[in-house]
Amino acid sequence: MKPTQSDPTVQPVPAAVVAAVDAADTTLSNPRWAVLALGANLGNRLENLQGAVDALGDTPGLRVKVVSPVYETEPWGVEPDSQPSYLNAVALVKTTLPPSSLLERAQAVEEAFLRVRDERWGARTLDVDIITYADVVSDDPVLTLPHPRAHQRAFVLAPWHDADPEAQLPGHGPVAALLAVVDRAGVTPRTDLELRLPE
Ligand SMILES: Nc1ncnc2c1ncn2[C@@H]1O[C@H](COP(=O)(O)OP(=O)(O)OP(=O)(O)O)[C@@H](O)[C@H]1O
Ligand SMILES: Nc1nc2c(c(=O)[nH]1)N=C(CO)CN2
Repeated sequence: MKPTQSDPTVQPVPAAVVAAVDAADTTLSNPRWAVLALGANLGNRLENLQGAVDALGDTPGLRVKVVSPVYETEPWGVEPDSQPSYLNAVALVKTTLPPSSLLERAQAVEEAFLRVRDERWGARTLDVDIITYADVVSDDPVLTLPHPRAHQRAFVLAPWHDADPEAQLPGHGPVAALLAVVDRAGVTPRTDLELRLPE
């Protein structure tokens, strides 16, 4: 039988749908590197960071490849002595998740650690920020890439540089150069502490 115009099998697939499916296929067959910053200043901070690494490692489509050394850091962006100090670290991951799904997963991991969102830069059991996703640049407020304040934060740059001395922050250049000019006061390696890669 000759197909008619109303036969759904002959409806052209809209170009936007083709583009979205192609993009998803590319992501699936082509894992991307992403850099995640981990922070905790409430509860058992090291356990929270390790729990985040393990939970991220349990995510389908995500492998944690490198975990950085751990740093003890003075709270940034708030009144001195208004919060406990943080433990910070960075995880380098390879993922087939698109950026939006990676953010969803990062937020689900934060929620699992009973993170409460009240004031800006408030103390927290766990923070998981996406610092970079491949070389994607986006000013979407829901997911800004690279993270808009990463270049100013020694608590991100120092562990990231340890984990990957050649790292580049898209739009800002080598992490080593950023680290050379940023204020590193109050950012101290905790060589007595260590994060493990997920088994
Ligand atoms: N690169 C990013 N990583 C994580 N969240 C982001 C990013 N870009 C935008 N956001 C958005 O920022 C919102 C607030 O995130 P969050 O509460 O973790 O901020 P914060 O950690 O307190 O502060 P900061 O963003 O300065 O690190 C999130 O709901 C998320 O949608
Ligand atoms: N030292 C330190 N300061 C912060 C941190 C953090 O992880 N470490 N996170 C913040 C919001 O993301 C705000 N301030």
